[in-house]
Amino acid sequence: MSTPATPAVVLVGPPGSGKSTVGRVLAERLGLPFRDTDADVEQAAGKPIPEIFVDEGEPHFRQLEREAVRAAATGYAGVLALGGGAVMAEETRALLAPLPVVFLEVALGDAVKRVGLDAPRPLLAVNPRARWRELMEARRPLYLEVATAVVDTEGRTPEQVADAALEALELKDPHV
Ligand SMILES: Nc1ncnc2c1ncn2[C@@H]1O[C@H](COP(=O)(O)OP(=O)(O)O)[C@@H](O)[C@H]1O
Ligand SMILES: O=C(O)C1=C[C@@H](OP(=O)(O)O)[C@@H](O)[C@H](O)C1
Ligand SMILES: [Mg+2]
Repeated sequence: MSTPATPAVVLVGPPGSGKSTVGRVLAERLGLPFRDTDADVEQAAGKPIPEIFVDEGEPHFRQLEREAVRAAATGYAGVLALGGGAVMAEETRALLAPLPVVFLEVALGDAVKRVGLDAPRPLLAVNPRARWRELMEARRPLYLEVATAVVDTEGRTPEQVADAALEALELKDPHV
């Protein structure tokens, strides 16, 4: 029996850390496909994330997110970006444990600036600075728990972040 495919790299981190953007660059660098659990959830629900939050609520979004992570973590061999809150699920953290996971770090100011210019995040719709800080306080230990490598995105372009991620993973590779 063949071993099931697992992701080559998984990106975690808070909203605005650049997971979706850097993931695409990494996939290009590695010549692998790119997948984003947020896009998988939107496809499964047939609507954008803000509408899922309004129509069915966050618990339903989290359920679809757990299913998207499970499918990708156990049957996909490319680069995978998770949504910022995916690591809150214990099942997801267990699935990530054996995988090469990069935690993208970003400071509050940069993150809020970045998401302000981007697609809406329902959890940051009101008072984004305070909300982002709260989310990060609760999640930082979980990002660290699942991380194989931590990469600071401050002052780096997405291309530079992707290179730093590759380097960090290679340094951590016991076979190199
Ligand atoms: N290293 C970076 N420097 C500057 N802007 C960035 C960087 N990484 C991502 N961005 C921008 O920040 C916004 C959010 O990035 P995104 O990849 O969606 O983050 P995440 O998926 O972690 O929430 C996008 O507009 C993206 O172009
Ligand atoms: O932090 C969160 O809980 C969320 C982050 C978003 O993804 P990004 O981290 O890619 O912005 C998206 O999954 C949803 O809006 C919820
Ligand atoms: Mg994203």
